[in-house]
Amino acid sequence: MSRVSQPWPPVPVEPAVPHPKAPSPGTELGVHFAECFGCGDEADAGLHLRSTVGEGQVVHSRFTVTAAHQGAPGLAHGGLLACAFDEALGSAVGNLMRRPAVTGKLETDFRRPVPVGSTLFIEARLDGIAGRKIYVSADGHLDAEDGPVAVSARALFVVVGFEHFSTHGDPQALEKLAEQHKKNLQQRGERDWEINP
Ligand SMILES: CCCCC/C=C\C/C=C\C/C=C\C/C=C\CCCC(=O)SCCNC(=O)CCNC(=O)[C@H](O)C(C)(C)COP(=O)(O)OP(=O)(O)OC[C@H]1O[C@@H](n2cnc3c(N)ncnc32)[C@H](O)[C@@H]1OP(=O)(O)O
Repeated sequence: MSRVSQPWPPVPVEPAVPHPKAPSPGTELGVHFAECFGCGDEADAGLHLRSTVGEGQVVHSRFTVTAAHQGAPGLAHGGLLACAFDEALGSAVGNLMRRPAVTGKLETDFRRPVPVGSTLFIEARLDGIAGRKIYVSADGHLDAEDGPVAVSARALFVVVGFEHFSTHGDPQALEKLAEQHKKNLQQRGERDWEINP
């Protein structure tokens, strides 16, 4: 298998312009759903990712690896690292585009081991949009925003209606997500999305 990357995005795209009401650079994004494994504060064994809006089309996330995240002794499990990137990339899509979307495809490159106790500084960016398809990518820097890149990821998110979550998931949990979403917007002094459940 070659390390040479395929062209990205893989199809012609339009620029993914952040929504006019997207949170401004410097905004701490908080938890999007309390039970989310990636960011939720009610997910005890979760990753507890924290994210901040950056300049341009970027979201910065931080994830500290604990002993609960091991695969090999003393090292982060690759699947959990992929989860951290799914969350960071999803946060960029959801918060900057303000459209509900799910991961269609997620590709990860593991370049350096990520030890327990280290913090990954993940910079996720919007790369382009083609209809319902939103292309995003991210680099995870070890222990500092300008640290060596340990993991990179690229993903396709597909925009869905909110009924995706009530049809396929748990309608009560969707209500909880909607409440959390409203609370986050109120705390940041922002108005609600155009798309309602
Ligand atoms: C997730 C919470 C969002 C809630 C929003 C509310 C507030 C949020 C605010 C902020 C959010 C903050 C953080 C979010 C953090 C984390 C997010 C985690 C996200 C996940 O963890 S989410 C779970 C894993 N995810 C799934 O559970 C998806 C299962 N799946 C499906 O539900 C369907 O599969 C679906 C819907 C993807 C598509 O189905 P569909 O029928 O609607 O549409 P269709 O198949 O036509 O695809 C349309 C076009 O995408 C192309 N396409 C699709 N898949 C492709 C692939 N794999 N490779 C290449 N191209 C692909 C097609 O080729 C076509 O392209 P074209 O239009 O050019 O023909």
